[in-house]
Amino acid sequence: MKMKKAEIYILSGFLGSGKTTLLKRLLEDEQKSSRKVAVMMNELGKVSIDSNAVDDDVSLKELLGGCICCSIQDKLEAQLQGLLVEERPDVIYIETTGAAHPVEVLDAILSPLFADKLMIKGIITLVDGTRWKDRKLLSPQLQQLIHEQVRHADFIIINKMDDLQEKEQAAISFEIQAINQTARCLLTNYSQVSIDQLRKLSVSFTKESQRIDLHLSTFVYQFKTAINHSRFEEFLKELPDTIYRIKGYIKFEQSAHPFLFQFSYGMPLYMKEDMNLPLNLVFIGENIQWNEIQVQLAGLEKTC
Ligand SMILES: Nc1nc2c(ncn2[C@@H]2O[C@H](COP(=O)(O)OP(=O)(O)OP(=O)(O)O)[C@@H](O)[C@H]2O)c(=O)[nH]1
Repeated sequence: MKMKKAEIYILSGFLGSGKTTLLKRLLEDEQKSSRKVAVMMNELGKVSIDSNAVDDDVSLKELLGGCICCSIQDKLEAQLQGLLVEERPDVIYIETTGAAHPVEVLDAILSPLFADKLMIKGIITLVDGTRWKDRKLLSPQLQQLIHEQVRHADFIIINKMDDLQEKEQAAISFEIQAINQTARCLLTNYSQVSIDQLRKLSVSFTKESQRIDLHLSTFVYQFKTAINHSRFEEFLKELPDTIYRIKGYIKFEQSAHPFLFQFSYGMPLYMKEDMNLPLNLVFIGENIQWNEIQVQLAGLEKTC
């Protein structure tokens, strides 16, 4: 039986920006729906929320720990797979730590083993208004991080407006929209956003993706056959440099074994794999026309 795809929302934003506040709101909203909801926080994994556990703050807090992007990916992969198979949630909310970079988060949750069972709906970035106003006080690395969190978002919540004057609010909103012109941007207090507003986000997200996937997006291709290694290398060389990551299983005509393939910022890496796994290749990129990539990959499967 074909598994339905679980929706995934990634909650990003610097430390203290209001992610947990948002998560609680969303879980309250979800409680009114009949969807099966799961939450993942950091590398410590999963908690499946049944409707009457939503108010149980403790079960959420207990999971706070290290950072998804710095943690052991295998563990996260196993937990996410377990969650998908055992719990079969309709929707998964992933709260990242404030120190997580959006590309690394996508990378950590996307495994070629189950990427085709997930539907990544988007990255929701929370910005603490005052923190943004005073960001020059942060180290250059942290300034860069919050900039990247804004740049890669599909939906931006500028939070803690109650701490700011109207003039300051307008200035922040202007600055943020200059960095990311396509994300929906909302000024609010205490992360007041409804699940319906986020759902609207996903509709526009999907529409766009028919032409070109704005922001960060993911794509999965499944090879049916072994391919020619040198033609694959040629394909890699021609890729746009906004394809940040590729990983998956691949088989070459010349070799008896499949390979685990990793590609990070232009560097390919092949590792021999003993098992025959589905030949899924997972891509993460920014502003990519995936249909063009798909045509090129299909071309690699043709012998000529
Ligand atoms: N004044 C004010 N405080 C807020 C607002 N939204 C959230 N807070 C408070 O800010 C603090 C941090 O909020 P959280 O939701 O825990 O933020 P977080 O992003 O999950 O924080 P980390 O888990 O540390 O990354 C809490 O004490 C919230 O009650 C707001 O709009 N205005």
